[in-house]
Amino acid sequence: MDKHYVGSEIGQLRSVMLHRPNLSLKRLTPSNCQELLFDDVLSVERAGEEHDIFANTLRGQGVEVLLLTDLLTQTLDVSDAKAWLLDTQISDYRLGPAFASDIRGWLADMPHRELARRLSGGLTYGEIPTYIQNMVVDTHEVTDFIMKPLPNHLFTRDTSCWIYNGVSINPMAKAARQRETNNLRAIYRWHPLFTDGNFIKYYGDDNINYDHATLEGGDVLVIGRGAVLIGLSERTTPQGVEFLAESLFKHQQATRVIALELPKHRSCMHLDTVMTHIDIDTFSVYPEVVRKDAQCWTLTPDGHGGIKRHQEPNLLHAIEQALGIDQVKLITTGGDAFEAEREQWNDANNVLTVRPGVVIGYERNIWTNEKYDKAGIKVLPIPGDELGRGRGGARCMSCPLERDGI
Ligand SMILES: NC(=[NH2+])NCCC[C@H](N)C(=O)O
Repeated sequence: MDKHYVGSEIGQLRSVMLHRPNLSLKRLTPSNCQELLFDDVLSVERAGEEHDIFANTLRGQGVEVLLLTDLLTQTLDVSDAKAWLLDTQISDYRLGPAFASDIRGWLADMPHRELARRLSGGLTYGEIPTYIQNMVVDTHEVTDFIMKPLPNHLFTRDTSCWIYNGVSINPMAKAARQRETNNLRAIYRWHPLFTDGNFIKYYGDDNINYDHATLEGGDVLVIGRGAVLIGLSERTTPQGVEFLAESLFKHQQATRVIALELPKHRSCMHLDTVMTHIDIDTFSVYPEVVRKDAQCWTLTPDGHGGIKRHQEPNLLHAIEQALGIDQVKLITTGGDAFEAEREQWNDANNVLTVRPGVVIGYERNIWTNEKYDKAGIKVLPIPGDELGRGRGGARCMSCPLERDGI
């Protein structure tokens, strides 16, 4: 990775961060998977193989693949980072000071790769050494979690997202994902790849309670030419968008933010589950959700550090204006109404563009893939029967760190 810059959604992709999940998926059971935002339990082996195919497909396109567990392991080699992560993830107020301090002491002696695995995979009461004794231990079952697993680290797109020359380290909406942000904060602060400080941290890196001002990267499309399209979804609030837009304008990284209102339900929890950018003038959309009459605003700097808001008659018009193109082309989810609904649910629209007109998507979405093909969009297919049960596709399983503009 040469520089920290994501200039668009579709320009040549150069470097991405992925997470190959393992321990966290072993902890997913029918009784906890809903709370952990998965619709089912997965075959862990097979999910890993599918993920390897995804990573190798990217490498085959000349994209550098960095794995979250590697980055976290290397971050733990920095003693300040390790101390901060242990304090943050194993807090006194969560476990009580005596027990928390014993657990931190035990974890601190682990090899860093093993500790990194735990920071995403979680820790149960049954896994700690018997010399650690406490009332907290006595009152828990061996299968209870001291640190809950973070299986949604798989969706690296959401926890942090790069926009032009900076990153937003996102305050997550759902309790099951909030601790992911700490792992990313540590990486961006201490990992040698990022210590040059040659990038902006727009939002989310302060020790405060962000309350309702949440934001997730699946809602953020860096459509290029100084514009950013953001979904107001189940996860990303107008409050979160206001903070991000203010910061983007202050750092002169964007000249406009288009905000689009989405229905608040799980099948379209993020904008990228219903809309992605796949070529300069072409978007993939699920038309039931991305309706031409959806409420939409353009935000621009008001010249005094604030934001000017303009209600748009129409999303497509707003995009055409922002990109300076005549007409946006839409490729809609394939098949009849039943097939389209099923394929949207399995992330047919959630494809990852590698360069203009070339995308990675699940092979199972045959109807939509056929439409991409007919429209001249090349699909690099990957299997996703297991990975897809977490409700995410290639776009949200990747966090671009370096990508060309358009
Ligand atoms: N950008 C996305 N589409 N992310 C999908 C995230 C899925 C994940 N299980 C969640 O509920 O958070």
